[in-house]
Amino acid sequence: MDAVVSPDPATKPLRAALVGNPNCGKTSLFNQLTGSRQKVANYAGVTVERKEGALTTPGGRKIRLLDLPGAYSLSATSPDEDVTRDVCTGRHAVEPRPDLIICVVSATNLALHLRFLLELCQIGRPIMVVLNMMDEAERIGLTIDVPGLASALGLPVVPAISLRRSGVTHLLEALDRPDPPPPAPIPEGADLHAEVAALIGRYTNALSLRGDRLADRLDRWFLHPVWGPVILLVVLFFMFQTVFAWAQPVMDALEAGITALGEILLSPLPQGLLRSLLADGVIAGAGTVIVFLPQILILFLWILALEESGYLPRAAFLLDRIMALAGLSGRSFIPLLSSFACAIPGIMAARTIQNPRDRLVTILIAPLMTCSARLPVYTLLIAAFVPHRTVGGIFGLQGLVLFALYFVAIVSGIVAARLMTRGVTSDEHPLLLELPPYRRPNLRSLALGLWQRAVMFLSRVGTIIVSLNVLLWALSSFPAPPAGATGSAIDYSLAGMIGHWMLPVFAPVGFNWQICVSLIPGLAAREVAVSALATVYALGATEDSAATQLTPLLSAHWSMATAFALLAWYVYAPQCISTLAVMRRETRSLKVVIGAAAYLFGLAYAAAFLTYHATLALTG
Ligand SMILES: Nc1nc2c(ncn2[C@@H]2O[C@H](COP(=O)(O)OP(=O)(O)OP(=O)(O)O)[C@@H](O)[C@H]2O)c(=O)[nH]1
Ligand SMILES: [Mg+2]
Repeated sequence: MDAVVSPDPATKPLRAALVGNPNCGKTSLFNQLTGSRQKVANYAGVTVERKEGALTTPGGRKIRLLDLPGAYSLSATSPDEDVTRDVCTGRHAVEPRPDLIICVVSATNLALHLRFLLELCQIGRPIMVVLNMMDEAERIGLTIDVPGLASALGLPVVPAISLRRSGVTHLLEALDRPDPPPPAPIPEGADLHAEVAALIGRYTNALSLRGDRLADRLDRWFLHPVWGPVILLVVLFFMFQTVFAWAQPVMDALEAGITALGEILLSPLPQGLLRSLLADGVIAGAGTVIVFLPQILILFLWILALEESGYLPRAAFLLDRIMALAGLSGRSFIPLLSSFACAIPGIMAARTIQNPRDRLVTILIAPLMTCSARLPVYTLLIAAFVPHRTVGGIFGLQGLVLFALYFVAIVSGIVAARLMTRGVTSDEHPLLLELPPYRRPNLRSLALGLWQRAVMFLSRVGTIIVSLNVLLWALSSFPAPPAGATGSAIDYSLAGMIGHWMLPVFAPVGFNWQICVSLIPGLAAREVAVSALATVYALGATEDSAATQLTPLLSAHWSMATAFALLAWYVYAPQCISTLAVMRRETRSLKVVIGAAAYLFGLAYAAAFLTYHATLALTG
């Protein structure tokens, strides 16, 4: 439906859509204009679905703004770019055609981005051009004759720096002016490349500029066939060392604080159910998981900094050969890398992959990439069973084991992908991978990103983790033991019974019944396994043990073989219902989900079995 009659501005908001090439700053602009906090990062393909927001201009105009996935052209075929094309051309199932297209163009990459703009001109909608990244243009000495370019294009062109609030004032002013008419279509068969080259030659000094010398120098090292992989390995290695080394003092302080708080809260309470619920359910549940916040934040600090720096796509480029070994292309790298934070955004990011087979295999191996929810399980067991010792004088043994766990998971992912693709390399062209400019991570956005992560983690603790733990507490406390019973109360409870029922299945891999119990709530969120163990052990203990002291308890009760078997289990097990749900949504196939769960459980069981028996044989 075409808006022939101009809508009443007081009631009907203008529908505007942000469209442009990947990584030109659409989402940054969207966040700046609407006050949202959508994910921004320095590589192509961050946004994979449309997001909506609202704003009111200084002149009082109401706008409904749409952030769309970046696209290279309107004829692209990957699922994320389909959304952009369908919305722009009015073929989207639910989203009506926008009243105004705000085409975002990076000033530093005009050759590519203007071409897409010319293509957009063909669809006959009103267009406003935002010339973004003007700060970077200035830094490299690029000057643009903005009025000249605007008149040549026949479109309004507004310079912007979407990192700053002050950088979008011109755009807000422009949005208060009457909408531009749709551009005149470019004649059929016109050479868009030549047109763009002419525009650049005429209205900018780009041709006389030398490229970014610093980027060239950095690339010479980072993309070097030998030094490149060495640097990547060192970066990852250092990352895992810091997870233990930097976090420990803060974790100790947190643990002491939680124990003290627990004592203050519990001391006025008499022995009994309420006290047990608070101590063994709530405090044990929340406390044991909150302690891991510093480690999770350190890991995210690294991920966020790497994302902003522009290094990640280079790593993808380096690993292209390894990806080829697995039968995949470098395109799968970013989705897999996102899975280290959480498999859910990782699986969604696979929408950027055009080839359906590659996309499916990437989705299937994404859960093998170690998500941050496994970190509490890993570090708890490592702290309890791996001595705090240095190796070769500099490397912490604990960090080394953590690195090894991540490494084993990656290798397993590659092997699994190779089996699934039967080693046949995909036809997805690796060179399509775009190398973004290097950028110093902005401290404010790093801090904001960490803050968001902390809030997300704590709200998970406050909601799902505590409620599951309270549920587990109830299952572990009832039914009460019969009069005259001798063992600890939990042995007679429902949870105790379930644990004992499961035991025959898991005894061969070295798990005790307490672990079996903790595996169940761990299905909802992996971290819960840790708090669940705390609850089970706290209730099983005869004295009033502090729940945050799980580490010494485990090293006293478990053999090293059991601990290592559980670590191996967690490397593989599809212990997360939400991941399976997203897999189902993205692949629209229950068969794929069942297949994925089966192969991951099979792997987990086999790995735990082998690890258990190998460790037993080695440790006697
Ligand atoms: N220097 C500078 N950097 C910017 C500006 N706008 C965005 N960025 C950075 O550019 C990168 C990409 O920004 P995004 O907003 O994620 O880009 P996008 O267009 O949404 O990318 P896709 O969702 O992948 O299509 C991030 O590193 C931003 O911090 C700007 O005006 N100046
Ligand atoms: Mg985006």
